[in-house]
Amino acid sequence: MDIIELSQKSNFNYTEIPLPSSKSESNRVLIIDALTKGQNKISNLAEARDTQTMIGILQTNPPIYDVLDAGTTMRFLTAYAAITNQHKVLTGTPRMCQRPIGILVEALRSVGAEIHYMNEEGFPPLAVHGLKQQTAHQIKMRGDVSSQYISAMLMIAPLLPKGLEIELEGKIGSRTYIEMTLELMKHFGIQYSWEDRKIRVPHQDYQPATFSVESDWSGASYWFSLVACADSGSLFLKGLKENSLQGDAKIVEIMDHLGVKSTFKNGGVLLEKQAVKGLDSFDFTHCPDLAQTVAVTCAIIGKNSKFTGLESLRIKETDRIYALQQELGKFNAKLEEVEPEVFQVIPSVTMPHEVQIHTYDDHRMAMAFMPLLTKTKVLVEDPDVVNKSYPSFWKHCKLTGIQIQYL
Ligand SMILES: O=C(O)C1=C[C@@H](OP(=O)(O)O)[C@@H](O)[C@H](O)C1
Ligand SMILES: C=C(OP(=O)(O)O)C(=O)O
Repeated sequence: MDIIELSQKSNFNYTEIPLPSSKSESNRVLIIDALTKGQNKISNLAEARDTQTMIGILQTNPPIYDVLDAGTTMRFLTAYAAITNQHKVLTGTPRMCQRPIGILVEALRSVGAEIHYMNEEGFPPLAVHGLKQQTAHQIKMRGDVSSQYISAMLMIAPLLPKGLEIELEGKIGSRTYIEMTLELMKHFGIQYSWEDRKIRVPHQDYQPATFSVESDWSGASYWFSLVACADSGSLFLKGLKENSLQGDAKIVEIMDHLGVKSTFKNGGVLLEKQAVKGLDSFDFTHCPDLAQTVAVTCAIIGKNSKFTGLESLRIKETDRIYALQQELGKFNAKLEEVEPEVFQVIPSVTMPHEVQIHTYDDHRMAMAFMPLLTKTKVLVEDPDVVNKSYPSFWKHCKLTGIQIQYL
């Protein structure tokens, strides 16, 4: 297994970080583009493996769609294969085959798709046999497991002859991602309504449009964390907009409490240090991908904070709650469940001379723990894990003067 050593560094001179493009935006516009038969002008697609996998599958249309470990790619392509009436097998890594997909399969079946589980009920691999006739136009979907099922249904909804009305049941998680889907659909000419718990999308055609994918706010979060944890420094993150389609832009507000001042200018955002105001609790219901970044930041800078809205973390690339607990423990910090689904980050009091981070096949574990190098020497196992969303992450670390050595 590859391991890299990140040398300790706590002062950073002004550096510009190019940032990768958003994989969430990219994977949505790729599906919309495929549904409109490629008449759009799309630029700045993500270098992320999740997006490159989507591009490869859409271009070559193989009989087996192997999505590797990409959640959006799996969920969006399942709906795509159904609406385009194709016979396809959808599969992925062993972990992907442990990530539930039953809510989406049920929704697709209820509108008329034929889908079979090839192994365990409720999980990939799937055999999709298309959707010949629409059998329902009003469906109910749980909102508390993954918003990706809802996004997948929404993107194919305009192509259904009777349109679609989805009634969301239970707690709605990752709502900002559903909003991103609808905003992008609107950009490509789709009209919809969302009142209370009902989203209605009439039958209609997508309209060709031009779209440039914004930089990735989830990837930006690690640089906010680096500034928060450093003794001094400033970074300029390129290609970010104040009014983003991405819910993870919430990192601006979160990091304002944790000692990072953000100034939007010249097509990006300047990060500088400011006094830590602190905040007693953070809710990650609508920005789950920020939880690891913020937990590690609080543990390093000594902020004892409550975290809620972490439920969906258990079914992502790994069980992220378990993974965080193990790795925070290596530098004497904790993520303790103090009541059901309420967690407390208890910061580190003594820092070892070196910490080796296991990354659990999860890109965000590698990236979230990078800022620990402001306090000690950090070894990162399987550094290429970052390729899922941010292949140039370590190259960008080097831009800031961080020294990286392969062991
Ligand atoms: O729709 C999307 O692009 C995503 C939705 C979120 O997943 P859940 O809806 O499963 O929380 C998020 O964690 C994931 O990284 C990307
Ligand atoms: C959870 C993630 O992605 P996905 O669910 O698309 O695999 C992520 O990128 O953190």
